[in-house]
Amino acid sequence: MAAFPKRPADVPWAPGRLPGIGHARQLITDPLPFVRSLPTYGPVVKVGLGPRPLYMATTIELVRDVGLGRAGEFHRDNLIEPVAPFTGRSLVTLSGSDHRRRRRLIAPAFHRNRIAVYAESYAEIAEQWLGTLPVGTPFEATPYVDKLAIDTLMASLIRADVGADARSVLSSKSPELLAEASIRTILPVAVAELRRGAHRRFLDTSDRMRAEAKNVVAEYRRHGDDRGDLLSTLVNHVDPGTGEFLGDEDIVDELVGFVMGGIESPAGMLLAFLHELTHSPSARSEVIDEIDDVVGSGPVEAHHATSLPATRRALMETMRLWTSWITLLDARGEIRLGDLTLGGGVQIGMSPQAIHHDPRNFPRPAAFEPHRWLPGHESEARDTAAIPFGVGVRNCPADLYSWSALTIQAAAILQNFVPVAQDDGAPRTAVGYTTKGVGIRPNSVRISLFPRGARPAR
Ligand code: HEM
Repeated sequence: MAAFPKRPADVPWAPGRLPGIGHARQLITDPLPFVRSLPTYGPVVKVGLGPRPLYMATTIELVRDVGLGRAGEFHRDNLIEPVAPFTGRSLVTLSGSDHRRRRRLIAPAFHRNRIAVYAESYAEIAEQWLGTLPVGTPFEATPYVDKLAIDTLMASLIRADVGADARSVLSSKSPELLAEASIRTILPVAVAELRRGAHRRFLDTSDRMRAEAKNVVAEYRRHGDDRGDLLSTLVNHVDPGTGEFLGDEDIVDELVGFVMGGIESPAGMLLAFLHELTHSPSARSEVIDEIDDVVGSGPVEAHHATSLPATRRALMETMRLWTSWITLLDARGEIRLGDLTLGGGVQIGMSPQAIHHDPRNFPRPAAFEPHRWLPGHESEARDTAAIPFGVGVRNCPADLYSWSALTIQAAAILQNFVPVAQDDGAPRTAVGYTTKGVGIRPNSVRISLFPRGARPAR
């Protein structure tokens, strides 16, 4: 490991930078090998984001210092231009006291008690979804899992009947907006906008999505009752301490932000889980045995979300391997990364992929080993280095929500079927990946489902 740099000039550049565009080629076309290699160059490494240096913190200690605000103050103003056309000023782009206030106001929507209510719908939706899956024949799981993720989010976000059009515009446009937003983040916006067709489509789609979100919020305001969903909480909550509440525009911003954050990540994670489990028969058997013991032949219910530890270990190991690839922040004033002081205005980056694939945190980092999360196996998994939901003030507000949904979905699938990989015996590491904004997912998950009781030999 290189010595800790003391001055900005001592911080090494990652190799492969090109004039003007920096590391845009690696970041846009194949970021995983690139970001995972960064810790080998030092605890802080410069990456070219266009012509500007991005200081990547590559150790978990520095990542925690940044996330928890110990390294200095950070903001997200530079993300406003790339993403504001669709998310407006939502949590993702707010900073400082505005961000803290907004987090406080949306927190009740993700309270444990509310999640228990949403969890009932996860189980129902998973049950209906199982009935749509092809059985006993090879199929590509991606479109089915995407549909499940959309239905699950929409059922907990907007329960009222707001019309199929509004639902479809809100839920179906997020992949293309996310893809364009990440290009606008990596390339200078002026350069990204030279791609005129893509730019125009981005603005039109953003406008359409926001217009639908506005109608839905107006409908909820008119009725004002609690529909037991996320949106009702946003509309009705008044902070008991300050009397503050969210205005209509704030709610539109957060609604669109939840659609952006709440479909792609859970879908990618469930797909990755199916991919990993179908390539690890021992982990698959362990999960199936646990589901048989705990759930038995009765329906999967909301309370199972917290009573399936082996299923959760397999999900945790999936999240370790398939976590997001980058997070970007901007420094406000001076910041300190270990012995290094950086002046105001620099950009700081962190890669959960790099942290989760660093052998100092997780031995044999490329292997899928759910047992590393067993109590007593601390040398195999540093708990503090597991950051699939981020770390600190900007961590995911929906972490419990997502654990609950994924555990219930996993239980519903494996209670009914044995999923088997149908990729001609390719090793699990051979699957490619696609980036979706800051998230990633397997390129293809081709499986067959065999009804339980008719287990194939493998
Ligand atoms: C497996 C599922 C999920 C994963 C792995 C995940 C991961 C993350 C991560 C890593 C961040 C922090 C990004 C950063 O540091 O900037 C984040 C933020 C966020 N996530 Fe999630 N997420 C998931 C599901 C969801 C869902 C279901 C929702 C909404 C219903 C959601 C809404 C958000 C929001 C609004 C933020 C921004 C928080 C802020 O900036 O204060 N996420 N998520």
